[in-house]
Amino acid sequence: MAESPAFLSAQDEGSFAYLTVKDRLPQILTKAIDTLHRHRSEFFEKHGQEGMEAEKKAISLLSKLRNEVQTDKPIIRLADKWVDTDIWNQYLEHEQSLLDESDGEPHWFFSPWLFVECYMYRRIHEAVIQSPPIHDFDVFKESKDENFFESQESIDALCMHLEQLKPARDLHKDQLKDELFKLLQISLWGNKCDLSLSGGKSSSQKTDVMNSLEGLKPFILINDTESLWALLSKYKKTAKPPVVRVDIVLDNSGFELITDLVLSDFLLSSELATEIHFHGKSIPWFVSDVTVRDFNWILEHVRSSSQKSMATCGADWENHVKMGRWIYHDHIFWTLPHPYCEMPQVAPDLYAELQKAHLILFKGDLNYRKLMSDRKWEFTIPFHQALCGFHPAPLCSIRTLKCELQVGLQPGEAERLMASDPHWLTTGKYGIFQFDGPL
Ligand SMILES: O=P(O)(O)OC[C@H]1O[C@](O)(CO)[C@@H](O)[C@@H]1O
Ligand SMILES: [Mn+2]
Repeated sequence: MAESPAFLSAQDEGSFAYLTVKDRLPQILTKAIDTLHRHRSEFFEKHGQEGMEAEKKAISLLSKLRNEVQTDKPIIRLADKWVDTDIWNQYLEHEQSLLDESDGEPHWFFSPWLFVECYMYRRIHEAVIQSPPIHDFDVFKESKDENFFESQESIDALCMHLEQLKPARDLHKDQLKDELFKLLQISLWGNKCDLSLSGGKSSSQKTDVMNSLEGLKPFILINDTESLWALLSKYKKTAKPPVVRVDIVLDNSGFELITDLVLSDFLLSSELATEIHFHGKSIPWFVSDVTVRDFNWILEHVRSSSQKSMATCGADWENHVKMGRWIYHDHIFWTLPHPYCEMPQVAPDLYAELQKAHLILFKGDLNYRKLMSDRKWEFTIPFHQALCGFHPAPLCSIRTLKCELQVGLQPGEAERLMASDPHWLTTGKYGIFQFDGPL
């Protein structure tokens, strides 16, 4: 078999990986430091002098980290004692063992981009947990919540639309399919709203996404939604098996999470699925990713909204959770640096859990990078091949393009896109639904 291509890396000067490590990561750290600083008085009110000392400590650890990134220092071992510390340090040793040149140490601008970028978020977590009593402070919480508040109008419009469709089980087949496709597209474009690409700056949804869908269609480069429909409608028609389980590997909180919840509610209400399993992150991650705290916070805020449709949706959603139709999971694997093809070895329990799904939706760019092992695949290589054997169940990536990685295109397509828009891979303007079906 042909050898797999190299990993994306900041070694490639001028690449998106390079610009991320050079500019975006330090920016994100600066913003985190600033956030801690602005919460100084809150820490004092809660914890007195100890809170102030903790804030100073966390800031100094993050400043040190920023300096390590900016001066391309070696990647050092984690010093904390968290559930995944040993796995991280083993991974680091493995990276070291692959090097035979320079000082034999992984470096920020030299090692695989996926590894160093994940490592930075893990080091942010280390800085915070090593600073009690503020050890459970989420430096990104504020910006995630802002994204939700700034998107209120769009969220309300989406909830209103969803409420009008219910109960969706009685919809005519064509309308059901049409509405499913609309909500899938909304969930796709919701992925534009991540806060890592914008360096933590506001990236909310202010325009009316529902009325923009037609105009956005030309920007969907790969559209396998017919395959999703074929899969789910077959189960609905035969009413077999009695449980149809869809898993969603979540990406960002705020507006994107709302689009995923609206889709999930529709899947239940239309009886295309009977159970939705959500997978979130155990620690603050890539600025805007969903943690259990964000998930519960959003549900609570939608339920207590003064807008009628939102409040009704919120009550339904909390009921789905209470009745066990919506199940939230987290697993440390999602915040490790491993590509997903290594999941069976590294997290066999999670792989076994995913095997119970009839369909898995992977939201967002980082999930795509991990599905594809963050390697420099040719644009035309088949999706199935680049998954390198990862196939717990039929799966679909739903992501807007924000890194120099895309597979499964037609010959000549990448070149045409490049000619019309040199930044087509990294701005989130284009999207895909890329499906790997039953084996
Ligand atoms: O929230 P998403 O869609 O995973 O995107 C995260 C961002 O982080 C990166 O993975 C790296 O910074 C980008 O490729 C992308 O812009
Ligand atoms: Mn994200």
